[in-house]
Amino acid sequence: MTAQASTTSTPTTPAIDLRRVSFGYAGKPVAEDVSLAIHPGEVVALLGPNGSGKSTLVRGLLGLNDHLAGEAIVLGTPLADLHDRSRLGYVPQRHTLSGSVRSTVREVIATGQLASRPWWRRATQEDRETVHRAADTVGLADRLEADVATLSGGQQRRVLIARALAAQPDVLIMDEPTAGVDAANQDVLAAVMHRLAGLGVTMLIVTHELAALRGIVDRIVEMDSGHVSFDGTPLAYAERQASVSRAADAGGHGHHHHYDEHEDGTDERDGTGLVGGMGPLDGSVEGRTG
Ligand SMILES: Nc1ncnc2c1ncn2[C@@H]1O[C@H](COP(=O)(O)OP(=O)(O)OP(=O)(O)O)[C@@H](O)[C@H]1O
Repeated sequence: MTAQASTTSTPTTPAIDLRRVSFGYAGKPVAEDVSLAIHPGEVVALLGPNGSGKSTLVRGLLGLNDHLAGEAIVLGTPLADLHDRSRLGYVPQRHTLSGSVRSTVREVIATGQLASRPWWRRATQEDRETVHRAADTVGLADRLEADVATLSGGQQRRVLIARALAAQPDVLIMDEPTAGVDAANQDVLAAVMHRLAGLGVTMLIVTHELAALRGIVDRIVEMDSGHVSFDGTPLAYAERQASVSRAADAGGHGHHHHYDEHEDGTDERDGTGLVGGMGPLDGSVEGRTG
């Protein structure tokens, strides 16, 4: 296991528990009145239009902006009292590794352990094994000595995921992990996330590309204008999107459906890519480079 369930949380204790929370900047709320509980092992996709407050919400959980209202309990501890930030793994938005500093994949992944290790303690054999396991989980175990500047954008994203995993976080927060990555590399990243989900890693994934995460996500939370506008299963979300599109269709063209409807009432134009598919991308990411 690269990441593990918290030893201090029981299954009934949410990993993240927000009650009417507002986060924002300079005293001004951006994500407002958010109530949300994420349980250990859950994989939650956070959706919403640009500027709806998704990044503000996840950055708030990391203590990177102002907590303005409500109660935020993270890993059983009020946010303000959570001193061991390494328990939350973070893969930032649209971030690749700069080529200005030469570092190997191994070195970059190992920096993920710095926050959780006292400065005077050198890396142990166990730390090195954790780095290796993190690299293996993202399919880069054979590239540990490569200069990160020589890797593709998709591979660099995987290095950043491995860096977060190297701290053995209880929760992994990813901000648009598949954005700006070509389709083949999206598949590889989705396979990595599928593998992490199989390991029981709790994940909160900000994304605009839900179809890429089909079969991985347990739950969808949608934000609109700083507020939570949907919270439910992928199926319920797809059904809602389908009924929205049916209503639009009926409004625009009378009562005729212009596309096939399945017996269960779902249709193929739900726009989410979630209906009618099994989880993709089982198995190994080895041999699929990007
Ligand atoms: N550092 C900041 N200081 C002040 N305001 C900010 C800051 N970052 C974001 N905002 C404001 O918060 C609003 C919501 O931004 P946020 O990044 O949370 O949205 P988002 O849903 O993540 O959007 P996107 O999909 O584009 O990443 C923005 O309209 C912006 O005005």
